[in-house]
Formats: sequence, structure tokens, C-alpha cells
Amino acid sequence: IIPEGWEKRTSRSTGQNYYLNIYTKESQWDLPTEPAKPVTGPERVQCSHLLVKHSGSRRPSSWREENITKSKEEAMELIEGYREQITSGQASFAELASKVSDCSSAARGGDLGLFGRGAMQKPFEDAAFALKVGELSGVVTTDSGLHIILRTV
Ligand SMILES: N=C(N)NCCC[C@H](NC(=O)[C@@H]1CCC/C1=C/[C@H](COP(=O)(O)O)NC=O)C(N)=O
Repeated sequence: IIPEGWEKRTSRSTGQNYYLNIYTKESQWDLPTEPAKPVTGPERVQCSHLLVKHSGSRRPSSWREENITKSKEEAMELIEGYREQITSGQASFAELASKVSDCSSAARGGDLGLFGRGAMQKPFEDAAFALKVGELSGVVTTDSGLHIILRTV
């Protein structure tokens, strides 16, 4: 029998059976001898973020702009452009966040420091804890506005 947490698969290329750890997605040829344990992810992560606020933000004001009136759609256009600048290598995350992020963390290149679960708004936390170190998120929506998140630790 196959231990808990593993699934039997057949290799498309060789037709050979292999076993997939349903939690880590790792695979192996040999029949596993131990059950696979659910991974709970990291206790704490360190992330930087770039925040673009809009008229619907919980606090539509920032160090950059006293009274933020742009629509959520306009904010989405903007942040998608910023994300493109970063992924295309035109700008570094920290450099761009320090210039355009509507969060006070802009002064630290967007760095929020180390945090555990329970510190940030849930959508932000879920996105941050799902990132690998060095990975950049897609656009994440919270009551604060629109974010892109870079996990650094
Ligand atoms: N632990 C650290 N470093 N600081 C405490 C963070 C508190 C936390 N903040 C957030 O969840 C928003 C979304 C992710 C980052 C963040 C930053 C907000 C965004 O700006 P605001 O909507 O507040 O004007 N500015 C600062 O807090 C919260 N539970 O409200």
C-alpha cells in the first residue's frame, strides 16, 4: 500500500510508475516508506511591497499625495506598469518603491521587516506566505489599495 500523503503516478515519457508527495510536489521512483506530512510554510517572512492607493483605500492619503482621488482602475493600470518595469529589469523593486509607493515603508525601499501570520491584512499575508524567497507577487488587493510584494527572507 502507498503511505498517506503520496500518490502513484505514471511517467508520460517512460511509462514507469513514480510517487508524488502531494504536499511538497516532489516525486520519487521508489515506493515511499514513510507518510508525507503537510508542510505549514514558514513561521515568518520578510517582504517589501509597493503600494498604489486609490479613492477606495481605507486611508486615501500618503507621504506622496495628501488626498488620493485616482480610481481603482487607474491604480491598477499604474501598478501593472510598475510591475512590468521591475520584471523587465528597467527598475529595481526598492528604487521604484522608494519613489512611488504610497506606504511609509517607501523610505526603506518598501521593506516591511520580518512578520508572522496575523500581522498584515489577510490577502496580503496569504500572498506573502505563498511566495518563495526572491519571488515577486502579482497584484494583491487589500483595504489599503493595490500591492506588489517581493519576498526577501
Ligand atoms: N508590521 C508592520 N511592518 N507594520 C504594521 C502593518 C499593519 C498592517 N498593515 C497592512 O496590512 C498594510 C497591508 C500590508 C502592509 C500594510 C501597510 C499599511 C498600508 O497603508 P495604510 O492602509 O495603513 O494607510 N501601512 C502601514 O501599516 C495592518 N494589519 O493593517
